[in-house]
Amino acid sequence: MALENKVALVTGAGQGIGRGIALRLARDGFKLALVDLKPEPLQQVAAEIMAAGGQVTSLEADISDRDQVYAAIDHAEAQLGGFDVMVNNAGIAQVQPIAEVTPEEIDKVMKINVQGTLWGIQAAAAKFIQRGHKGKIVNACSIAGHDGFAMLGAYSASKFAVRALTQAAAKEYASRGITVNAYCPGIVGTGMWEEIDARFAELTGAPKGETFRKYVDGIALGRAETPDDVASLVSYLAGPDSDYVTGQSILIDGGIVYR
Ligand SMILES: NC(=O)C1=CN([C@@H]2O[C@H](COP(=O)(O)OP(=O)(O)OC[C@H]3O[C@@H](n4cnc5c(N)ncnc54)[C@H](O)[C@@H]3O)[C@@H](O)[C@H]2O)C=CC1
Ligand SMILES: CC(=O)C(C)=O
Repeated sequence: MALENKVALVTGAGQGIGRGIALRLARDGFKLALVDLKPEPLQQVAAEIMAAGGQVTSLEADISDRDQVYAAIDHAEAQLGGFDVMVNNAGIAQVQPIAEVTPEEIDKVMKINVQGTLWGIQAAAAKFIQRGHKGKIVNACSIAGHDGFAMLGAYSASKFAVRALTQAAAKEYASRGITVNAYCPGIVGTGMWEEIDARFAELTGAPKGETFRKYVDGIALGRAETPDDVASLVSYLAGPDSDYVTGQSILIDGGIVYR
């Protein structure tokens, strides 16, 4: 597949892993559609891509709103002349002991992490089918989609659900030539982990930074993960070398969870 004329949409592209994926796919030759709740960081990422000679459009949208996800894909197609890869990256963390999870909290994490991914799969597949070509869908899972993590119970449940959606969608769309896979990072030094660490400090009294350090100490390869580490796997899943891979939720965690 020549990537120069291919279009990839990345949600949650304003910071962290989504930003890393967007920059990497632009280097790979994709035209990029960037989506996030926050417009300012999106503009910065778009400017970085343009400065490097890439083609990009960006749109403020909430992935938990089905109509906004469909509209974002229409926007990508209209602005960039095609639509080939959907990266359902946006998500939120939630640190709360099982005993204290409220109805509002479980609704929120499921609405964004699970429903948001479902709308992204649905809308992307519908667009590939309408356009009459194959496509690739890549979802954000986690090590927490393979093992349930203490204090991250609702979040873990949401990521197990992403793994289930990835498998089911892969089976349903295979005959259309659409592949559906997921990446499962470990401990990535992003804004999300700053929030997780701060919340652990609040709940347990651990000094700031200690929870992050504790988790990183448990990584076999001896360092925290970076967005670039994750982006290299997404580059593979978005590109032609992964054409015979579908339904997989691939661990990329430096050695934390072994399957
Ligand atoms: N940071 C980590 O250690 C890990 C992260 N992940 C997953 O990777 C994905 C990205 O994580 P990070 O970059 O670390 O997170 P982050 O919190 O640093 O960035 C997430 C981005 O998504 C956007 N976003 C959040 N809710 C949204 C919504 N409803 N609609 C549109 N955009 C929305 C935010 O504005 C933000 O720009 C998430 O799905 C997360 O669960 C998985 C495993 C480990
Ligand atoms: C944020 C996340 O998925 C973990 C396990 O840290």
